Amino acid sequence: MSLQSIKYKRGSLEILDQLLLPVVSKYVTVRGVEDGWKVINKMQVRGAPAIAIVGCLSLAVEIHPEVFESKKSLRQEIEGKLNYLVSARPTAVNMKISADELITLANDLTKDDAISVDDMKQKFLNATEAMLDKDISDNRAIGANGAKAILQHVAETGGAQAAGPVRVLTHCNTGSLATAGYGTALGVVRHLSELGKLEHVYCTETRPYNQGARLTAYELVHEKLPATLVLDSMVAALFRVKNVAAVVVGADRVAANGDTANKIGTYQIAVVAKHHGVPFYVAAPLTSIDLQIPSGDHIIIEVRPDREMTHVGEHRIAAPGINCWNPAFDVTPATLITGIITEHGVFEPSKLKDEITKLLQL
Ligand SMILES: CSC[C@@H](O)[C@@H](O)C(=O)COP(=O)(O)O
Repeated sequence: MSLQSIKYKRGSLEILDQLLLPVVSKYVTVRGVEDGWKVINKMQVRGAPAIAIVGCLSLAVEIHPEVFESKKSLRQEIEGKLNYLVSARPTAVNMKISADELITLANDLTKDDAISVDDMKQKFLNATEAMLDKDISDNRAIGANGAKAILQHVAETGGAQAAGPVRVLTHCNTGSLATAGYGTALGVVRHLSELGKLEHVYCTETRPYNQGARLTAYELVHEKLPATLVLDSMVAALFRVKNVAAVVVGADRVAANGDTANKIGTYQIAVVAKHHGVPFYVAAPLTSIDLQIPSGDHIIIEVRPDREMTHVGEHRIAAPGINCWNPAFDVTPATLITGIITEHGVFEPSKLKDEITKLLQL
């Protein structure tokens, strides 16, 4: 059984409070959009897909008991509240893409005279709830596509692990806690293990919020996968001595040219991977791909409070008075990325836009 970050049934939503993990496992009730915005902003729930799902479901639980006089008033509530939820965290695009899709649905239903206000509400709730199952099935497809690509790459390049099993490195947390279940980059790791092809996974601590040490390590121990925690500053040394076959990370936003925003530290891992000839994969569902922006230069990088750097829990570790710079994400240039693993296949960054455009037209 994997960890469940989101518990939902119609009218009720709870999230596992990720600020308390791994010491305390406690669910927090999300009663509506205001709670949804706060748990996302405070990072009680985090990870690009989970942010979008919790945001949209927080609107679903708010709307569920309400009675609307007209389709117009329901549409206005949907649009206003979804746009508000987008503002909770700026870098991950999943919430924005989901909001745009649901607003388009609400507009279409408003125009359709055959649909009553109650039908419109039901259809909106159904569409929102469908995100949970879709995210898990997308992640399983990402896991299978990514495992295949990594094994093919090592077979073709004939390294020491040519026939597998392989050693891989991942950064941040992209598992069940960051999604509706199974995970993206961690889904690839899980699938390698299901195939009997995972020799070892290394996870980085992921300073300053420590998603790797607190959350990924928690998931890996829970799943009994062969895993070792390393500090962010150990990656170059790790590549030198541990014969890592591939890096696989998640994404918060992939631009049309393949430049990828992900957790701070991802970029330097990609640079070091290039130096050591280690292939670097980004695992992301289509809901993390933003074809509206041509390159990573257009991605807004969230800057978080200094306290996340100066303190560990309640304990201050930095000298009082020192200035801090705490960007939560960085952008890895497409040129450092071997492949972008999606639920529809693995794409070279330079072909991403054309391939996704083709898929969306089908
Ligand atoms: C499947 S999660 C992908 C990304 O969202 C993940 O790698 C990441 O950067 C999470 O950042 P966070 O600040 O914890 O929300």
